[in-house]
Amino acid sequence: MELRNKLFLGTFVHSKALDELEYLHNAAVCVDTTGTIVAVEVDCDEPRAREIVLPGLGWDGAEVEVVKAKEGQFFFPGFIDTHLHASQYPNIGIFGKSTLLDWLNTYTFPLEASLADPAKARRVYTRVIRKTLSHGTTCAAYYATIDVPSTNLLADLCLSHGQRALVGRVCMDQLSPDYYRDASPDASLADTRASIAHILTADPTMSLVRPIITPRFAPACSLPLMRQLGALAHETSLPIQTHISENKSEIALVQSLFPRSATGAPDNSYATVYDAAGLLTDKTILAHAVHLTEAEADLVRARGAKVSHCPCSNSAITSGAARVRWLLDRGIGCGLGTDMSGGYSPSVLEAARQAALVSRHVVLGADGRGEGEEREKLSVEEVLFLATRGGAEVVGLEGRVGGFGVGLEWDAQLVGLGLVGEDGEVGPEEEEGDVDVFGWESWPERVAKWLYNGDDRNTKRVWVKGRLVHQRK
Ligand SMILES: Nc1nc2[nH]cnc2c(=O)[nH]1
Ligand SMILES: [Zn+2]
Repeated sequence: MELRNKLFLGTFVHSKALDELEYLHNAAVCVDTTGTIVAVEVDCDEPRAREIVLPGLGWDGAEVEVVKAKEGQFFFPGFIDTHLHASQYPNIGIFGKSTLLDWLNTYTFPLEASLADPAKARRVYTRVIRKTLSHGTTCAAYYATIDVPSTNLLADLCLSHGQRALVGRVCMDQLSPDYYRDASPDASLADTRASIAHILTADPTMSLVRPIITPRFAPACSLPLMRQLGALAHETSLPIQTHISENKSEIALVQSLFPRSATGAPDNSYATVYDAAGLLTDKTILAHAVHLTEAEADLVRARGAKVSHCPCSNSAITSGAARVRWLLDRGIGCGLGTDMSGGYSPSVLEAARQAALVSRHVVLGADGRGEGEEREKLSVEEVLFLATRGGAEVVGLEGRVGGFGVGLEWDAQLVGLGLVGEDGEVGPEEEEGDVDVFGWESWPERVAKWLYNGDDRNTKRVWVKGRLVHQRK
């Protein structure tokens, strides 16, 4: 599809730092045909852009597509979902009172196994891509299933729908049901290589979609498998995604399955098991990290691995309240994950909202120290940083996406909030939704209202790499 040069006009909001959003009003952002931002000008309306900015770029104004934010609308970077299971999408909201290990056996493995049916996989994966795009997710780190053809299909569908993605074939060779397990470490590795090869053929420059090595979690992977996957990551420089320290029974299981005598590691903590297998790299995404010890955090930090914080999931399946400030204080990069279907929502905005709320319940010590403490609380600015720039760092795309700046790619959403008229009604031109703006709110207040009450009705349009990939009807 032929892309045109584009001129975006209006208000742009993005993260400048962890605790700071920058508001660019009356601004112009120019995006070239490769989807790259080539100019950002403030105090620049359309006439000025046409008179000065476009000629400066050597662009013919008649050829440029102009997209203007209406009053009250703003452009925001696309969300980055650093952890979700595309294959579990049909189960969102279905978790009962389960916790991780029984949830996997009861709800998750049967559904994942059933996606070896290609028609079912196509139906589910198409829907999850469409749904997440409609919520402003421009980039997703997906787990598929152990099945190679359907994992490859997920990557193909991300490409055709235009969603940026990391796509992983799930590796698991032990402790799961017979009907859903890799036959051996070698078989798991061969299937992983096959899926990587497919994805690299589909998108040779990894411009949109890239493979990610995906050992499910230590309990479901033998040490030989983890070692082979660590070696594969070393050989290919590909990223890795897995789960860590989500739930206390899971941690106890890891300690019993991988004693020091087996791994040769200095101890049997979860992080050391991964490290002993070569799976802790600066391209590793660790989901959850709810119960990491101080020593594990040091190790994660030393290896440069990052954390995907999944608050909806941690509340839903009762895993605990991750100490995000504690992780950030230790220099560990964090982003947000919906973790569908441990998490019940496809929305990163919901994950951001829940990150803010859960941070108010963080407990640091056995004495209850920390709960309700101001320092542990994440602000609106901070959770939106995690949803964008923080996420970009977690998936290894910092410097490419996550904000608005020259050289970054245009992964963005146009957000519209309901403007309440003098008569107390929201006009027909305005989108219905739960965010009502009366006009006296400051911009930070509008953004706070969006965070706490916004949903996909506020996500008007979504672009990835300059391409329009979702438009609200
Ligand atoms: N939340 C979550 N945790 C896991 N640990 C291992 N597999 C999974 C999974 O599918 N979801
Ligand atoms: Zn998960």
